[in-house]
Amino acid sequence: MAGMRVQELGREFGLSSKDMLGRVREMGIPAKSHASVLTEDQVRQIREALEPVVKEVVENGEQKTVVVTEKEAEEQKRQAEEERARREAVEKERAAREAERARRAAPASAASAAGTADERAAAKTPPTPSSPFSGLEAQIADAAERARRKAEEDRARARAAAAAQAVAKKQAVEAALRERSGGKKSARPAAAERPAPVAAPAPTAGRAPAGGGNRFESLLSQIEAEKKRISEQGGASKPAGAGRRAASPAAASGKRRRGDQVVPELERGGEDDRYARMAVQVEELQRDKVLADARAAVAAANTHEGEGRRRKRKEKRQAQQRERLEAEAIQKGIDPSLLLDDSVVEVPQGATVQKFAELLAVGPNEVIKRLFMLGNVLTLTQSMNDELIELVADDMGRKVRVVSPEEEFTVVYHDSDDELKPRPPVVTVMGHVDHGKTSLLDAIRDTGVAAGEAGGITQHIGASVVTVGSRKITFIDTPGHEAFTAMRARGAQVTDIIVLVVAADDGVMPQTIEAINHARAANVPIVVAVNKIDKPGANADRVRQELTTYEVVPEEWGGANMFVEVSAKKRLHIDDLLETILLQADVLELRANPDALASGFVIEANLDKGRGPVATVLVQRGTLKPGDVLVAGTSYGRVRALIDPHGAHIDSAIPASPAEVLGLSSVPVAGDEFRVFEDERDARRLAEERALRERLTAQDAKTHTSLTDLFGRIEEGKIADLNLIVKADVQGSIEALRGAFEKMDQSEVRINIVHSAVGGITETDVTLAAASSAIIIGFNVRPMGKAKQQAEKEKVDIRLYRVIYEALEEINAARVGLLSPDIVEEDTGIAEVRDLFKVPKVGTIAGCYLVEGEMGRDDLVRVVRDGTVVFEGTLASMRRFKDDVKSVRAGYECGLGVNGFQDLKVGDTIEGYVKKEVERTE
Ligand SMILES: Nc1nc2c(ncn2[C@@H]2O[C@H](COP(=O)(O)OP(=O)(O)OP(=O)(O)O)[C@@H](O)[C@H]2O)c(=O)[nH]1
Repeated sequence: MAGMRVQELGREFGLSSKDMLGRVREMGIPAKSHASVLTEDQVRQIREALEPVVKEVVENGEQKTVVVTEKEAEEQKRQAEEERARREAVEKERAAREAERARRAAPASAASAAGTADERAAAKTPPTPSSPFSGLEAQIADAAERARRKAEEDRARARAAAAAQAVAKKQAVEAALRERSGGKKSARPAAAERPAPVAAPAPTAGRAPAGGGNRFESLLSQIEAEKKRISEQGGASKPAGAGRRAASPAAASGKRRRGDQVVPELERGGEDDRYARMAVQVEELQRDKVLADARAAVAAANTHEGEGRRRKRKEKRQAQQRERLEAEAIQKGIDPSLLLDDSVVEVPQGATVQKFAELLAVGPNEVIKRLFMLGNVLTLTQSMNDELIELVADDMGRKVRVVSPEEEFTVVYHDSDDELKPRPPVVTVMGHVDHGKTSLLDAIRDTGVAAGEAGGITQHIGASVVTVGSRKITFIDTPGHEAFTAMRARGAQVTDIIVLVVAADDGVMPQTIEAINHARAANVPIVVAVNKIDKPGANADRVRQELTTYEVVPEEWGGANMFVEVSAKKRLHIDDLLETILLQADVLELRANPDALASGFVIEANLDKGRGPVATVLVQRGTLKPGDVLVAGTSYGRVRALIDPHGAHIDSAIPASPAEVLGLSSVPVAGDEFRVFEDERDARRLAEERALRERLTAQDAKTHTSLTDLFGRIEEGKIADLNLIVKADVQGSIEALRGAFEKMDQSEVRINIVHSAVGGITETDVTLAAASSAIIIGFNVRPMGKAKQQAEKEKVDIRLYRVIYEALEEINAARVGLLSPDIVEEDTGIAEVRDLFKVPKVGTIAGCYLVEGEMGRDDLVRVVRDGTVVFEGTLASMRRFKDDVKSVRAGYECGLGVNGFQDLKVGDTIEGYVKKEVERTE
C-alpha cells in the first residue's frame, strides 16, 4: 500500500477526520488536511500510538470502538453531571405527572371497587384514562416514557460506572507510579489520607442499579468525591514530600512524573485498565517522541556534519586531482578535458587488438569485425595504430585517448632553489656555408686546450668542453642549423647560446638569416662572431649594419646582442669570444640540479665496430654514472663505461657535460632524450614501446607530404618543413625557384630544397622523396621509367609545372590552405614514336605504338624526350592504316601528327591526357 489518507485512518479508529487530523498533527506528522496522504511509516507510527488506547466497549448490545483519553474522561464526567441534572429534572416531571394521574384516577377507583384481579393489576400499571382512547393513549405514553427513562437510567449508570472505574484506575496508576518512582514517595502515608479504598467505587457502581432515584445521586457524589480526592492527592504527591500543593488540581491530575514509563500490572489489566494504559501510553508516546526527535536531531546533525566533512574532503581531493590532471595535461600538451573526462579510456600507443578490447571491455571479435569493416584485417596479437584505435573506438561510440609511452613515463622535474647549482653554458655555432664555423670551433678548442687541458687531444665525440679560467663552456661539435633543427625537431633543447659566425668579407647570407630564425624560434640568445677580420675585404661594421635588418643589434648600438670580431684562421680574439659567451651565460643564470637521476639528450650516436652502440649524451640534470640504467629513444641499457671528450674514462657526468655512453642495446638517434631509470624493467618497457611506436609511425609514413594536405599538416603541427625535390629542364629554372623561395616568408613552414637537378623524374628521385617526405616538383619534365608507378606506390606527390610562377603560386596557396580546386591532368595513353614519315602538305607523322592506355583523337598531348616535355599541344591527326580513327588502344599501332610540331624524333613519347577539375578533399 502506497499510503493512506488521514480520513481513512480516522475511519479505521472510528474518529472524525478532524479528530484524526488533530492527533496526527499532535504526533508531529505534517498533514495539511483530512485528505493528506500519510506514508506507510507514518500510518504504522500512528497505529502503534493509537491502537493501545483503543478499546472495544459494548453498549446497548452493539460493538462500538471508543477512543478514550484523559480529555474524554473529563468529558464523560461533565456529561455525567449534565445527566444528573437532566435526570433530576425528569424525576421532578415524573413526580408531577404521577400526582396528576393520581388526581385523575380518584373518581374511577370508587366506581369499580369490586373489579377483577386483572383489573386491579391493570389499575396498578397504566392509569386509566378518562375516555377509552385517552386512557389508552396515556397508557402508551406512560409505557414509552418508562422505557425511555429506563434506557436513560441504564445509560447514565453505565457512564457513571465507567467514570468511576476510570477514576479508580487512574488512582491505581498514580499509586503504581508512586511505588515505582521511589521509596520516599511510596513511603508517604497517602493511603491513610484516602477516604475510600481503590476498589470502593466498583461495588458502589455495582449497587447502583439496585437503588431508586437517589442511588445515582449517591454514586455521582462518590465519583465527585473520588475525583476531588485524586486531584488533591495528585497535587500533594507531586513535590515529593515537600508538602507543597500543586498550582491547580487539574494540572496535578493531568501530569505524570518522568521516569515512570511501564506499569506491567496495568499492561495486563484488560478492558478495565483503559485509563491507566492510556496514561502510560501517552507518557510513553511523548517520551519516545521526544527521544526519537532528539535522536533524529543528533543523528541528523552528525550525519550532516559527517556528510559535510566527507563531502568537503571529497571535493578537496577531487579538486586536487583535477588540478594535477590539468597540470599534467598542459605539461604533456594534451587537451585537459580529455584527462578530466572519466568516460575517456586511455589506450597505450600500439595496443594490440586484444589489449584494446580488454580496455574497452568489449569482445575481441567485435573489434576485429569493426577493423575488418574499416578495411584492416588484424589478428588479436597485432598492434593497432593511433588512427585505428580512435576510429574503432569512435565506431563503437566510445571515447579514447591514445597514451604514448612518453606520456606514460613523463616526469615533471621540480628542483628547489637550493638544489640548483650553476652549470656551464652549452653553445652551438651556426652560420652560412664557408663563413668559418669549423675553423672557429677548432680555434676555440685549441684555445681551450691551451688554457687548461695540458696535452689533451680532443677527440670527436659530438661535443667538447673548453676551459676558460675556472669556468667551462660546452660546445656542440656539429655546426650548422641542420643538426640544431634536427635536434629541436626531436624535442631536444640543448643549446643555451648560439654563436652566429658571419664572415666579415661576405656579410649576411641566406643561411645567416636561417640561423637567426632558428635561434629566435628556439628562443636562444645570439652572440655574433664576425669572422675573417684578417681578410683584406673585411668590413665588420657592414655585418653589424646588415644584421640589424634581422633584429640582431649590437649592444653598443643599444641592442641585445654581443658582437666579437675574430679570426679563426689567425686565432684572433678567440678569448674575447669565450669571455663574451660566459658573460652571456651569466645573464642567463644557468643552473641545474646535479643530485638526481640523470637525464638529457643524445647529441650523436654511432655503431662502433669494437665497442658496439656508442652514444654521446649531454647531461642536463642529475649526474650520470657507470652502472646507471638508461633509456635513450628506443635504446636502453646499463652504462658500461662513461668517456669524456678527451677519451678518458670518468665516473660521473654532471649537468652540461657531454659524455660517451657505452652499453646501450642499440644505436639511438641524435636528439633522443635519455633518462636514467631506477628499475631496468621500466627502462626496457619504455624502450620497447617506443620501438613499437616507431614501427607504426614508419607504417603511417607511407603517406608523405603532399601539397594538398600541406596546410592540414602545418596546422596539426605535424610538419614545420616543406621538403622539395626540384627537377627541371634547365638549371635556370632551379635557380629561379630557389631564389623565389628565399624571398618567401618561411616563418611558418620552412622550404628546403632537398635535392635539385636537371632532367626527368627518376625512380631515385621518388625514393629520396619518400625518405625525406618531400614533394617532387617538375618543370617541363616528366616521370621516367617506373618513377610514376613508384610514386603512386610510395604515395609521393609529384607536381608538374610549366612555369615557375605556377609552382610558387601553388606552394604559397598550399601553405595557407587556399589551394584552388585541383586541375588534374589525367593521362589517357602513351605512344612510343617508332618511325617517322614526312607527308607532303601535312608534315611529320609519327609511326607510333600505344604502350599504355587509350589515346583519344581530341586528347591533349605532350611530346616527351628523355623525361623532358619538349612540346605540348593537340593532335593534328590520328590514323590506323589509312583511316582516321577516334581512339587507339594499347597494343595497337597508329600514325600521329602533332599540331604545330614537326620536330618529332624516334624514341620520343607522345602522352595523351585530359584536364579534369577535382574537388579538394581537405
Ligand atoms: N682568412 C680567413 N679564412 C678563414 C677564417 N676562418 C675560416 N676561414 C676559411 O674559410 C673557409 C671555410 O671555413 P670552414 O671553417 O670550413 O667554414 P664552415 O662554415 O665550417 O664551412 P661549412 O662546413 O662548409 O659550412 C676555409 O677555407 C677556412 O680556412 C678566418 O678567420 N680568416
